[in-house]
Amino acid sequence: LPTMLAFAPPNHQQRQLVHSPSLSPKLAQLAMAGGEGGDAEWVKALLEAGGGTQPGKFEEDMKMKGLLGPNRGKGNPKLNANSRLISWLETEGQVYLSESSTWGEAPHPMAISTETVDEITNESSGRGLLARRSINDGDELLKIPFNLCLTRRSARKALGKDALPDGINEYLAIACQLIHEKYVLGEESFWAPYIGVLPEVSEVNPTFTWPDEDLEFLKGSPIVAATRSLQMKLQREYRDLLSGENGLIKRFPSRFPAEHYTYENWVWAFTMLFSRAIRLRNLQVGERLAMVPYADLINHSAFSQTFIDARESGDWLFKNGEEEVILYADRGYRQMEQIYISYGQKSNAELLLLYGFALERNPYNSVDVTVSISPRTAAVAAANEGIEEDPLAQEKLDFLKNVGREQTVDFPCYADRYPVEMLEYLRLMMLTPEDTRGKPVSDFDFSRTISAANEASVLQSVVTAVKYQLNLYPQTEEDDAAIIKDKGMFRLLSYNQRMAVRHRRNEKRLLKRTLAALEKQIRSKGLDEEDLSRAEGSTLGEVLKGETRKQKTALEDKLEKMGLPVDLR
Ligand SMILES: C[S@@+](CC[C@H](N)C(=O)[O-])C[C@H]1O[C@@H](n2cnc3c(N)ncnc32)[C@H](O)[C@@H]1O
Repeated sequence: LPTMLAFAPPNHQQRQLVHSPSLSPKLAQLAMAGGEGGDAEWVKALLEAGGGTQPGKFEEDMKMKGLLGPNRGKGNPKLNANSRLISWLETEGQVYLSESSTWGEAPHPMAISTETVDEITNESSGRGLLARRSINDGDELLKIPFNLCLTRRSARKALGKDALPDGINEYLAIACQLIHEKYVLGEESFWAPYIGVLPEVSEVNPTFTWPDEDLEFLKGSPIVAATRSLQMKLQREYRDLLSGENGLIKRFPSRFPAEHYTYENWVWAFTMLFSRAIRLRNLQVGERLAMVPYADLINHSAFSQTFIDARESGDWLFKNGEEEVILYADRGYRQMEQIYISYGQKSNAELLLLYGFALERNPYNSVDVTVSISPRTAAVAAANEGIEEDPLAQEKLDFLKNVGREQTVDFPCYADRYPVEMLEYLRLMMLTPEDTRGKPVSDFDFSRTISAANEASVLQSVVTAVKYQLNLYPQTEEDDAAIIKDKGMFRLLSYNQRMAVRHRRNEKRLLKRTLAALEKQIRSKGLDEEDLSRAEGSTLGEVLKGETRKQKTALEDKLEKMGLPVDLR
């Protein structure tokens, strides 16, 4: 049976359907609208034959608008690579990508631009897909057969099931195949036309590939710790799977030649995986990671309603089977407009770490703030002079354990909100016998204010945490703003350094905004009055003797959820 994987606007109704084998009426309508709309367009195009789009007309227009890159198309290697990819998709996958309509096929609605730029920063965003003609909401944008995708299955086929055993982590398997296709087989590879459009590390620049002197520009930002642990993780994975005593290079030297399976090539493969692999959620075979040619040329917009990165739940919807990947338009597009998808609700730190760019306007931006309240148990008090025991400490710890929470936590802090979990955690940790009056801790509803004093200490500890984070950066937000404002000087910095300065400035802006909102809240609730000063102080950032502390940051937690093979540290 033919199978279609669709990624469609993740509205509430459709999201729920991910766990349902049948399509919602809304989605069925959407799927049909794609086909019907397409046919209608096709009929229209046939009727207009001659008067409609002439072959080559769109490319001409793109050239006029400078969208074909520096050489305006002629002899441009990037343009040649695009044409080769298109021919390959057409011959090997029977993908219909022609701009003219034919029997049974609507004209393909998109075209590859070799050079797109960010509208606010003017930084390059590499290749992208543009609307070749006007596109209607729900139109089918592309359809790629599964056999053109790189998956764990294709990797095991290419490199042997003895080398890549059943159940091997998908990232590791596909990384091995990417190196195999690009460096070992090269032009002989079936995937050569696809590999030909994949960028180099220097065109993507995720922070885990940055040299130390560039990372120095991010000093103070939580992204540094996440970058370092990702780097360590990649090194460890490389050693364990490939270069170590029992590694594949030693065990299968002809299939895994040492000169190609280098760490440098491993980093390239992971740069590709992190920045363009798609997680397909398929009820029948479980989650599956795939490199999908052509679909991975679409750039990210936080405002797009269509998801390609299905690492977040609820983005992929299925009919029956697994033959092709289909993308539907989330809205109408004008001719020449760039088509975007959302890679998920990602903060700038996540984007910079994995994709090598950050957004000036990102509604999902957040900064991880560590809120660590020391549980002052009898043992901790005994080991630390001047620290009084909290009579509720043990009960609080037991409660945290019961609800599956860590003792000290990193929370993402957003521009206009902070997580409910953070307030709940702090209300618990700031609880005093005056609040409990002998009642067990488990009797309280921490989603609500416990007492004015408790709430005051909760908000005050968030203020302390945010200030602590702000103080970690060596430069102020004003310093950064001045660097960016001096356009001539700013241009002299490298891409990584420009990204770093913008990133740290945006983090500081967000933290300062949070601080102002918190202080306003404290004042408006009258929580700054003196008689509330009995509220407990916090020991943020301080590790007391006898205390065990979780080392992972919120960002690292998120990375783990991506399905990377082992613990980060
Ligand atoms: C899935 S690929 C998209 C196609 C890519 N532009 C290319 O040339 O192959 C993801 C990469 O595109 C770039 N990119 C995507 N969206 C972007 C955006 N909004 N701003 C800047 N770069 C972006 C980043 O380099 C990212 O790692």
